[in-house]
Formats: sequence, C-alpha cells, structure tokens
Amino acid sequence: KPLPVSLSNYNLDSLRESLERQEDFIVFSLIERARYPFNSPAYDIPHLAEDNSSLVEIYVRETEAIESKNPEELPFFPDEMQVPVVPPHQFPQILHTPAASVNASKGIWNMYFNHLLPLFTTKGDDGNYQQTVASDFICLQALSKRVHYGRFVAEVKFRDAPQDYIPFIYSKDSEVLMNLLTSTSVEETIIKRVSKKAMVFGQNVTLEKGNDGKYKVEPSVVSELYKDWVIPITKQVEVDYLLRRLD
Ligand SMILES: C=C(O[C@@H]1C=C(C(=O)O)C=C[C@H]1O)C(=O)O
Repeated sequence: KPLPVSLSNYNLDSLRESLERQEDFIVFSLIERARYPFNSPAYDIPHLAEDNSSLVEIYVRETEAIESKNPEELPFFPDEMQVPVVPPHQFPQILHTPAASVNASKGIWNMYFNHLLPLFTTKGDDGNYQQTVASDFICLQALSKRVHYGRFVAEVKFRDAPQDYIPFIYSKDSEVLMNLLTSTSVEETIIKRVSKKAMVFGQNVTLEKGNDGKYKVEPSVVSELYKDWVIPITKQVEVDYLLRRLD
C-alpha cells in the first residue's frame, strides 16, 4: 500500500541528498574550529571545584539542556535534558521504535576528541577556550546528526528489500548486514567530494587572480575523517539499527 506523503519523502535518494548537504555544514564547522589550536586545557582541566567536568563537558551539557530536540538529533548528555522551552514539532514517526534508540553519541564523542581533533587542528594553546568549545559543540552536533541519519538510511533500505535483510537479522549476522547495506561507489564519491569541498570552502578568496594554494583545513584530512571515522560509524549505526529492526 502507498506510504503516507511524509513517509514517502524518506527514500534513499532524498536521504543521500540530505547527507550531501550536511557535508557543507560539517566542512564549514571544521574550518571554523581549525581557527584555534588544539587548546588542551579546554578538555583536561576540571573547571569546577565540586565537579570534575572539563570545560567542554560543562559547555555541551548546559547548552543541550536548553535546546529542544527533534528526532534527528540525540543529546550527548541525555540525563540533563529539561522540559523544552519551545513545544516540540510533531515529526512523522518513521523509525521502528525499539531500533530508534540506537545511540552512537559516546562513540562520536571519543572519535571527535581522540582522533579527529588532533588531525585537523594545530598543536598549541591560545587561551581562547570558550570559542574553542563552542565550535567543538557545533562540529559534534553536525557529526552526530550525520551519523544518526544512518538510522533513517537503514530503515529505508530495510523497507526497500525486507526479504534480503530478515534472515540475517534473525541470525544476528552483523557482517552480512554490513555487506548488504554497503555501497562502495557512493562512499568513494563522498570521500572525493568532501576533499573538493574543503578546497573550495577553505581557500583564501582574493580579488587578484588565483589563490595562494593554502587551505584552512587540509582537504586530504577531511577525506580521511570521512573515510576512517564518519562513514564507518554511520554504517555501524545502520547495522545496530537493523539488528533491532524486528524487536
Ligand atoms: C549512508 C549509506 O550507507 C552506507 C554508508 C555511507 C556513508 O556513511 O556515507 C555510504 C554508503 C553506504 O555504504 C548510503 O547508502 O547512502
């Protein structure tokens, strides 16, 4: 039977278009963060006497607490959420409820601080911790939205070919599920495209001919981020979602 309009809007092409648009924001967010050096005191030093939290933990927790949430975004500190100030918009229910709770926030947090940040920031400390953690939060939210889109992608792939997935969901075969949902050509396109975006968005625009050949974030680093971290974690979310799709 035909799906209601709001559900038929979610198909693989529209989701891929959204992931493509999200690349722009992710690349810009990384460029903004790269204006500051690594600034380790924002992450190491407990900033409150009675609490061992780092500045970045405090910043993310407090900021999240006053933002209302939509189902595309999952908080990093869910226990701190307050009643939203703005009544939430009623989004159509697309995800299968038991599987929708798949949450990669911890993995995204670790990936960002342990692997990504050292790759695209310079070593050093300029003391500008507030702006540093504010731009970290923008990167984290953008990455989290992208990675958790894997749930919508998995739902659509499942609906398009349930007979392919069902036996391996029952047998809990993550490896086969991973192969079934993988599209190598799509991944290769994305990895090349984000490098190009880093070149276009990250050059110094001048009125004279040509540019100085410098980029605000190294394009190869952006490809590497996607290839080694962003895409694999998105796919892991897809597998985890599918494993719970028949619960
Ligand atoms: C998101 C998708 O699923 C997989 C993950 C991809 C990604 O994270 O960019 C790309 C292709 C697929 O291997 C997709 O098919 O578009």
